[in-house]
Amino acid sequence: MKFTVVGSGAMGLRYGVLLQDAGNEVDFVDPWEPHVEKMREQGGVYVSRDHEAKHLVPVNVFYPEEYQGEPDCYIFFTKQMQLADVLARCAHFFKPNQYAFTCMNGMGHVEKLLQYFKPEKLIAGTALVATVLNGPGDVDFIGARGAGTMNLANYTEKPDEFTHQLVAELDKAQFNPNLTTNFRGTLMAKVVFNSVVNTLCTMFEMTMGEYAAYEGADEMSRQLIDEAYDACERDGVKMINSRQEELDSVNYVSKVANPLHYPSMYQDMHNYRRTEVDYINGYLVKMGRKHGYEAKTHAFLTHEVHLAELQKQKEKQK
Ligand SMILES: NC(=O)C1=CN([C@@H]2O[C@H](COP(=O)(O)OP(=O)(O)OC[C@H]3O[C@@H](n4cnc5c(N)ncnc54)[C@H](OP(=O)(O)O)[C@@H]3O)[C@@H](O)[C@H]2O)C=CC1
Ligand SMILES: CC(C)(CO)C(=O)C(=O)O
Repeated sequence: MKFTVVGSGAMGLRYGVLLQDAGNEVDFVDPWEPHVEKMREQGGVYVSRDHEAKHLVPVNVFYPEEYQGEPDCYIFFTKQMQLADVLARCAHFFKPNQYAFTCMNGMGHVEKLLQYFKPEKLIAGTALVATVLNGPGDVDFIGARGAGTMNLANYTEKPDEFTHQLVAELDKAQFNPNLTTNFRGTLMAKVVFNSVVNTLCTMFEMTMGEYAAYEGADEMSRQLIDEAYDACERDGVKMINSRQEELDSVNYVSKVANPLHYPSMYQDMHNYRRTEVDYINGYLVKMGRKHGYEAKTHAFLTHEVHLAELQKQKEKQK
C-alpha cells in the first residue's frame, strides 16, 4: 500500500516508519523547517526504542507545497491546532479517491478533514502508544515493539475492503488494530483517557506512573471520567467502555504500559508550545454545555492549563 504521512512529528514518524518497515511505500510531509532540513541533511530520521538502539532510518520527506505523490491513503498526525493550516497547504495534492486516516488525540479534526475528504473515505481512531520527538530528525518510540494497542472506525461506521486492507497493514506493522463500528464512542474513549492522564500529568509535571501511583488517583480519575461520561451520554455518544473499564484503562496504560512516559501535552508545555487542552477537556465542557450540563472539573482544568501556558510564555521571554 502507498501511504503519505502528513504531520511527521513523533506519532507520524512512528506510524510511517513502522508501516515502511512492514513493506509499504511511505512518504512524509511536514511544514516544520528545522525538522525537514535535519532529516534531509542526515539522510533520514534517527529512531530509538526506549532511549536505546538509536539508528538512522531513511525517509522521503517533503514540504507541503512541493509534494506531488499519489498515495492510497494519508495518515494525519498534526497537533489539533495545526491541522486547518496544514490541510490548506496540502489541498493541492488531495484526490477524491484517496483515504484519510488519523489517530490524533482530542476532537476537532474530524470536521476539518471532512472539508477535504468524503465521509466514506474517512477512518479515524486512537493510539495507546507513547512517542517522543527529542528534537528535529530524532524520534523515540516508547514501549516494546508490538506492546501498544489502537482502535479505529470508519466515519460511516461501514468498513469497506480498503478498511480491512488498512487494518491488515497496521497489524503487520504490530500496531494491534481493533476495528469497531462505533465512530464517536471509539474516539471519545481516548478523549476521556487523555482528559485525565495528559492534563493531570502536565499540571503536576509528572509521569503517568507517578500519577497512577498516588493513593488518591482513582478518586481523581473517577471524578473526571464521571463528568466526561455525563457530557458524552447527554450528547448521545454510545461509549465503547463502561466507566469502570475506562478507569482500568487509565491504570493499566499508566502503571503497566507506559509508567515512565510524560504525555504529549506535558511535552508541549515543557517545550513552551500551546497544548491541545481545548480539544480534550475543553471539548468535553462544550459538549456538556450544549445540553445544559456543566462539566465543572474539566472547565477548571482547562483554565488551569491555559494559565500554566501563559506562565510558560512569560518564562520563555525572560
Ligand atoms: N506523542 C504521543 O505519544 C502521542 C500523540 N498523539 C497525538 O498525535 C498528534 C500528533 O502529536 P505528536 O506526534 O506528539 O506531535 P509532535 O509534537 O511530535 O509534532 C507536532 C509539531 O509540533 C512542533 N514541534 C514538535 N517538537 C518540537 C520542538 N522540539 N520544538 C519546536 N516545535 C516542535 C512541530 O510543528 P510547529 O513547528 O509547527 O509547531 C511539529 O511538526 C496529536 O494529536 C497528539 O495528541 C496520540 C497518541 C500518542
Ligand atoms: C498517554 C498517551 C501516550 C496514550 O497512551 C498519549 O495519548 C499522549 O501522550 O498524548
